[in-house]
Amino acid sequence: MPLTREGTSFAGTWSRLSAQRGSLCLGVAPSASWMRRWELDDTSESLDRYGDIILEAAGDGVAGYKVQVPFYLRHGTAGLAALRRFVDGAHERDALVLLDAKVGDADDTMAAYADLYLGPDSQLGGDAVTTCAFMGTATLHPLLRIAQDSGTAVFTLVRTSNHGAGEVQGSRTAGGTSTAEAIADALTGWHTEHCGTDQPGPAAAVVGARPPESAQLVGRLPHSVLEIPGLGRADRRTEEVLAPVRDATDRAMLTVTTGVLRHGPAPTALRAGIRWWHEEIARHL
Ligand SMILES: O=C(O)c1cc(=O)[nH]c(=O)n1[C@@H]1O[C@H](COP(=O)(O)O)[C@@H](O)[C@H]1O
Repeated sequence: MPLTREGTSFAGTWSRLSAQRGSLCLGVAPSASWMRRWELDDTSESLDRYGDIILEAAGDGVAGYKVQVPFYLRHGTAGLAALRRFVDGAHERDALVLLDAKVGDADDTMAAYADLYLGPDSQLGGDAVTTCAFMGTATLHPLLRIAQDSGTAVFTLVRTSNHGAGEVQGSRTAGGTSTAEAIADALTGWHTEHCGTDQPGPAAAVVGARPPESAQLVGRLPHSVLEIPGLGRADRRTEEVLAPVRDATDRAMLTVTTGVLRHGPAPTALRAGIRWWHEEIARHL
């Protein structure tokens, strides 16, 4: 039985699983450089081995994975098959999968992305997908509707953590609202219109801002599951990254990629890295 499906909600499943296993969401990134570091050939055949190592290390100790989709797609159809295999393996261990593909387009094309990424009937079977609202927040609606119907979620980039993100996301309208704030407000408006306001809905958000902006944006997203990147980065302290979600722990997905993968490829060392991050998060939340 897939974790997300009609009649369930991604937010509800995440809340349940993260209460049992912690809010850590493990990044999965089989890039050429990570494959080299893990002494794996950079081939589609090795993708299965890579995924198996991660699943073996995490066991049933992780509530979710955020998978960097392009690192699979670059291998073509064999990469797609390996990605589907990873998704199925995660579901067997009762973990959710956020497919980080950052899709963004309009109308039917967004629905076509859902056919590939979103929900138990899609090709890849993801529980959630990342998206970008550059073409306008209304272009998210087809994807959000499908997510609501299939019990999945759509993580829209509100404010990312990369250098230079402020160039577009921090630009302000004549009224003084930043692009990031406008996107956050649009997600909250969608929830109010389509879901009521008592439970978190499918319009989730990626918030990689720094204080004080991070807390301000989280405050504008009261009904969204929040993917928070930044843990383990040299320029950010754990306390700083987690402060904005201290009052929203049931909605927080705290993604760590490098901070865990650097312990690989030995599953025991990876497992110790995962345990360390669980403890570090618990210390600060
Ligand atoms: O979508 C993301 O997770 C993401 C959002 C963001 O604001 N910044 C950001 O770096 N990321 C992703 O996080 C990954 C790196 O994660 P760490 O190694 O944990 O820092 C990158 O591959 C990005 O795709």
